Amino acid sequence: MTTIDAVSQPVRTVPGVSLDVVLGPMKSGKSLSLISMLSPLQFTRVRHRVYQSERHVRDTGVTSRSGGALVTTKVTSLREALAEPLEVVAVDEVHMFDVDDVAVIEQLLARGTRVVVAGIDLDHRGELFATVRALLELGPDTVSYRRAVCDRCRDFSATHTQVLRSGEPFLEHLGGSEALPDDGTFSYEARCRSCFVRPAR
Ligand SMILES: Nc1ncnc2c1ncn2[C@@H]1O[C@H](COP(=O)(O)OP(=O)(O)O)[C@@H](O)[C@H]1O
Ligand SMILES: Cc1cn([C@H]2C[C@H](O)[C@@H](COP(=O)(O)O)O2)c(=O)[nH]c1=O
Repeated sequence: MTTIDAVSQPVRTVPGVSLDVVLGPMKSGKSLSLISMLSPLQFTRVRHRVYQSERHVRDTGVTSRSGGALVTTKVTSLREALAEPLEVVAVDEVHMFDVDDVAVIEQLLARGTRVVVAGIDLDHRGELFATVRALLELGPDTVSYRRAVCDRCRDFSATHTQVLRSGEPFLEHLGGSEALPDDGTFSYEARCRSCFVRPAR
């Protein structure tokens, strides 16, 4: 059995192919999950690497607001992961990668690499990121949907991330996996379905 409880179980190193996906809005504990799953590997001989997109400028590694960190390799494309014989590959902020990078994940799975992926599923307009759609089309072994506390009504049911510019919902249409910087240009609130402001249809 190669599946894992994506919240609390470390990645197992038993033989087998599997893809585990952790999705949810900002502040929902995706980084916390990755850290709890991947951190034990540094004490093993398992060849592993955690990748983040160069588009992610907030920090240099996976860091959780609750504490904890993972060393990451920043890349423009996941193709680099094919260059070495890794047994476990983790991808953080997958929504910042391109749809083509999902084909790399497929190749890794085909060679027997264990892959764990985390990222936001729904963008600032409440739409599924194309990269996440392609990832789900691979048929992951597990998908863990995490929830945050809604920063408006305080219900523990936030599914969305409201992006605010000068305090107002930012709803402009952006291209593909264009990343929004977390450098103070925008502020981010976890919101439940009722409190999330969508673009007019
Ligand atoms: N609105 C919120 N909802 C839930 N947790 C929050 C919220 N704001 C801050 N936190 C803190 O953030 C932690 C999760 O942060 P993090 O692992 O960085 O999440 P993510 O990677 O999904 O953005 C929680 O354990 C909690 O301590
Ligand atoms: C909603 C949304 C967010 N982003 C960016 C902003 C942050 O840098 C990351 C998410 O960080 P997390 O706390 O680790 O979840 O994603 C984005 O690029 N596009 C969006 O729509």
